Order: sequence, then structure tokens, then C-alpha cells
Amino acid sequence: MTTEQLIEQIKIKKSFLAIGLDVDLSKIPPHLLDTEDPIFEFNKAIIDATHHLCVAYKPNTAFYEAYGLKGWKALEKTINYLNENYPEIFTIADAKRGDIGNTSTMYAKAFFEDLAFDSVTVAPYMGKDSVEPFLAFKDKHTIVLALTSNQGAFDFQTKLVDGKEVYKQVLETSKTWENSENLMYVVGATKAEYLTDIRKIIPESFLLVPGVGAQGGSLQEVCKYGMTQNVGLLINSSRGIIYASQGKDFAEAAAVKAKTLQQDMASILNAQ
Ligand SMILES: O=C(O)c1cc(=O)[nH]c(=O)n1[C@@H]1O[C@H](COP(=O)(O)O)[C@@H](O)[C@H]1O
Repeated sequence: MTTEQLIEQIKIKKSFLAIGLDVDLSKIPPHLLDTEDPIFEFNKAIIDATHHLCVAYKPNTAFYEAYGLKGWKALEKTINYLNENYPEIFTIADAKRGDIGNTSTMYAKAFFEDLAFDSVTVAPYMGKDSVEPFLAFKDKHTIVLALTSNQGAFDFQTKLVDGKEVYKQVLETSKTWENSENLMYVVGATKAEYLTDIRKIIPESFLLVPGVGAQGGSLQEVCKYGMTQNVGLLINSSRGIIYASQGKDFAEAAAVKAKTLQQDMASILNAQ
């Protein structure tokens, strides 16, 4: 999917919500555990109930890898279900990969070719030659971790090196990489006050912003400092939406939570 198509969907749906499909078998409704593929059944119900309220889904691969072959199969079924039934949805494999060049190429093939995701999250720690293999894929997006939502972000990302914070160096240096137009960045919602500085370096790039909901980040603050003319934001919430109920009404309850966020987004867009 191109960035232009993503922007069009945001305008049509008045939503820039990404729903995180972080499926934990101990948290899903117990009645699903009797089905052949509980993870996929859960995802399918959530997707069918919420697809009109969001523009993206973000399965975090850890929640699938933890269940071995069955988990990976459920991830494959989920991305195929999305691509076949809701091709207008932007898909994010939250895998946080990155390695030496030839290995990164294989990671990129895994998520862009075998599992046909639109984007993948990538850690920039190993530098240019670890990220460029992902950027080489046309109309696919590489979402580089810039300033993450967790407390550990202050261990390295905000440290000064040669007089500049590491996360700013990631933003500036990554702009020089080949096919950098395919870059997006992760900035945690809990770090909204940093967005003014971040926008000075990357005024137009799309940001994936997790941390609204369970981690306490504020949608309003993120939009105040990070929104661009083309919105430029994908706000993710996972647990705050998908675990709204453990009953048979779990998908409807998730839709209620998603709708609350979507309506807040529509108000922000209308006021823009
Ligand atoms: O790359 C991410 O998506 C990510 C980056 C970050 O800085 N913080 C962060 O929470 N995430 C992911 O975003 C999701 C947040 O989930 P909730 O806290 O349940 O909404 C999880 O899948 C995290 O792994």
C-alpha cells in the first residue's frame, strides 16, 4: 500500500487508529479455547467488528511466536484474512527486526513476501546496512524505532553522543539512506512532548505511536505536537481495545472501545 492510499483511508474513515492484535491465550474469552485455532478465531471476530473504525492492524509477532508453529500459522491466517477481505487496511508486522545485510534481506522477505504485510518494525541499532534491505521493497514501509514508549528509552535513546540525542541521530541519519521515502518511525505516546523537536527533523513522515490506552499516553497531546497536514500519525492501542470483555460479547466490546478512540480522532480531524 502506498502512503497516499493510507492517507486517503484516514480521510474516508476519519480515523488514524491502528489496532494491536497482541493475542494472549490467557486473556481471550475461554469459550474460544475449544475451537481449532483460538488465536485466529479471536482475530477474525475482532477484525470483522472493528475494521470500519481503524486504518491499520498491528499484530506483534512475539504473541504468535510464543505459541510455536500454531502461533505462526495463526499469524499467516490473520494476514491472509486481512489482505483477502479488507485490502484497504494497512498492515504492520511488529517484529522489531534488524541484522547484518543478508540476514535483514531474509527478514524482509519473510514479512513482505511470504507474509504479505505492508510494513514491519525495525530496530536501527545495527545501522544503515541493516535497514536498507527492508527499504529496498517498493510500496512497503519500514518503521524504525526512534523514541520508544518504555522507561528503558532513557537508557540509550535520549543520551547525548557528539552533543546530540541518539534518537535525533537515528532520525537524521536514516534520512540519508537509500529509499528513505519508505521510512516511518515509532515514537511512543508517552513521549508526546518530544514530538515538536522530532517534527523539526522529519516534518512529514508517518509515525507509529503506541502507548495510548494501557500505557497511559494521551491522544490529544500526541496530536497537538505530532500531527501534520496529512495527519502523519498512526495511533496504536492493543490491550485497551482487544481485551474489553472476556465474554461472548468480546468483539462488540472491542468495537465500543475502538469507536470511542475513532470518535475522538474524528473530532480532532474536524477541528484541524
Ligand atoms: O513498535 C511498537 O509497536 C512499540 C513500540 C514502543 O515504543 N512501545 C510499544 O508499546 N510498542 C508495541 O505497541 C503495543 C502496545 O500495546 P498496548 O500497551 O497493549 O496498547 C505492543 O505490541 C508493544 O510491543
